[in-house]
This record gives sequence, structure tokens and C-alpha cells, in this order.
Amino acid sequence: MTIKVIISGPRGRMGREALDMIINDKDLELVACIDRMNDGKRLSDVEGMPNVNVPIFVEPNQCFQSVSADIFLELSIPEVGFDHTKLALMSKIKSVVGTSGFTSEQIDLLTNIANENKVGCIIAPNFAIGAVLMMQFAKKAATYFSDVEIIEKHHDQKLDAPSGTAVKTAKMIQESRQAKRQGHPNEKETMDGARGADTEGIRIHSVRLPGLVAHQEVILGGLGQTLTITHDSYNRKSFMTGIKYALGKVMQLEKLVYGMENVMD
Ligand SMILES: NC(=O)C1=CN([C@@H]2O[C@H](COP(=O)(O)OP(=O)(O)OC[C@H]3O[C@@H](n4cnc5c(N)ncnc54)[C@H](OP(=O)(O)O)[C@@H]3O)[C@@H](O)[C@H]2O)C=CC1
Ligand SMILES: O=C(O)C1=N[C@H](C(=O)O)C[C@H](O)C1
Repeated sequence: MTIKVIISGPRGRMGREALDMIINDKDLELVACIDRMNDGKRLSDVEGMPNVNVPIFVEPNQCFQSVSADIFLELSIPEVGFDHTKLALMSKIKSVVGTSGFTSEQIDLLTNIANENKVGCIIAPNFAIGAVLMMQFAKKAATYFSDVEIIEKHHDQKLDAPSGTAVKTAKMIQESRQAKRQGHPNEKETMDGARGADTEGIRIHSVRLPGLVAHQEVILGGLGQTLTITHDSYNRKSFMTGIKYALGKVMQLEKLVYGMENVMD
């Protein structure tokens, strides 16, 4: 039996890479796409898309009601990703979400819908195994170093800041340290944003430049020393093993899990 997948955002950088991964995997079967254009066309009719004869829908609900699928894979944009996922879960379709930029309230809402309906869902701020380890190492290190700053660096087409990975890293660190105001108590920004975003005292700095893909440094400071934990994704293939893993794992879930670390054996 193959796992039937609907993908959202097939023309995007992640969507295009994920299409290739799914099409070339004997355990997975692409059954439909959700896009903001090409409604009613077949994927094979769209220039530059793989030669697979599956329908494209602009209306997510129409897709979820008319196509039989096991999993919805969300890889579009923050503005629509939440609604897509909500509709998929309400239609009892298990979901794997890579799209970033959801608020804590949105994640809580999706958690309630998934758990009440007993539908599996994985929200993965980062599918790359190295990034997940980087977040776990940072959490561990923060039990010894209470002063932490995060520098996340991405390509300049990214819509959200800070990145989903940075937000999740800060949340994980907050589980292992007390909230703390960092820096000099009297420090003042003479230019807005100089000290970055502030989440319970942890500072997050977002760099956006052409040439970058997805990178993060967590710098922890102590007496006379610093520890830097770094992860780099040099291309989007780095995320595909994690997507495949999440598609397998979500089949066994009846609730929402936020973070790949919570489904990794
Ligand atoms: N969790 C993880 O490991 C990773 C997560 N991401 C996240 O995944 C998301 C996608 O990233 P990326 O591929 O780089 O972004 P892209 O901008 O390359 O792709 C987004 C795609 O979504 C399309 N889109 C816009 N509106 C809709 C809609 N209503 N329905 C369906 N598709 C729509 C866009 O179309 P158009 O171009 O025509 O506007 C575009 O093709 C981002 O949120 C990013 O942060 C990225 C990498 C790894
Ligand atoms: O937009 C991206 O590219 C990425 N987004 C995710 C995030 O916001 O953390 C994951 C990865 O960093 C790539």
C-alpha cells in the first residue's frame, strides 16, 4: 500500500524538491496539488512540472472533499498555510507542515483541532536532521550557559522573520533555563532593532541575503568563554529525508506534534 499525498505549493522551491522526492519513492504516491494558480489543470500540463497526471486545485476544501488522500503536505506560504492545515485536519486528513511563520495561537488552535479529531499532524520548523540536533544541543547547553543569542541567516526571498527554526530553538531553550534579561541593565538601542527580537530575554537576529539558503548559529556565553552551535543547509535536499520520515511517522499519530525531535527515535 502506498501513502497518498496531497502537496501544497508545488511550484515553490521546497514544493518542487518534494515533488521529485515523492514521485521517486515507491512507498509514496502523489494524488493532488493545491496551488494558487492552474485550477482544474493536471500537473503534467504545467510547464516545468513533472509528468504526473494529478489534478491541481486552488480551493483546498474542494481538493480535500474530492480526492482520497492519507496525508496533506503543506509547503506554501505563512499567509495561507494555517487555513490549509486547519481545513485538512477538519477533513480528517493527517498533515505534515513545513510552512513557517505560524503564531503560537495558530499552533495551539491546530493542536486542539488535531487532538479533538484524533488526526495526526506534525509541524516541523525544520526537517533537516542536523538542524534538529542543533536545537537539541542548544537546549542542553543552555542548562550550563544562561546567556544565549540566536543568529539565523536565510535567502532574501524568505517571507517570515524570525525563522520558524529560531522561534522553536528559543522555545526549547526556554524549557531548560529561567527567563533572563541579558546584556547591561541600562543598555539602550540607539538604532531600532540593534539588539534583535526579544523572547524571554533571548535575542534573535535575522539576516537575509542572496546566496544564503538556511543557516543558524546559537551562541552561548559564560565567564571567559563562548560556545557556538552552528547548522547550515546548503540546498533543499537537506530537508527531504526529514519530510519522508515525517510522512511515515504521522501515519501512526492521532494528535499534533510540534517539532521533529518529538517523533525521532
Ligand atoms: N520546515 C522546513 O524544514 C522548511 C520550511 N520551509 C518553509 O516552507 C515554505 C515554502 O518555502 P519555499 O519553497 O522556499 O517558498 P517559495 O516561495 O519558493 O514557495 C511557496 C510557493 O507557495 C505558492 N503559493 C502561494 N499562495 C499559495 C496558495 N494559496 N496555495 C498554494 N500555494 C501557494 C507560491 O506561489 P507563487 O510563487 O505563485 O506566489 C510558491 O510557489 C516557507 O514557509 C518556508 O519557510 C522552507 C524550507 C525548509
Ligand atoms: O524559508 C526557508 O528557507 C526555511 N524556513 C524554515 C524556517 O523558517 O525555519 C526552515 C529552514 O530554516 C528554511
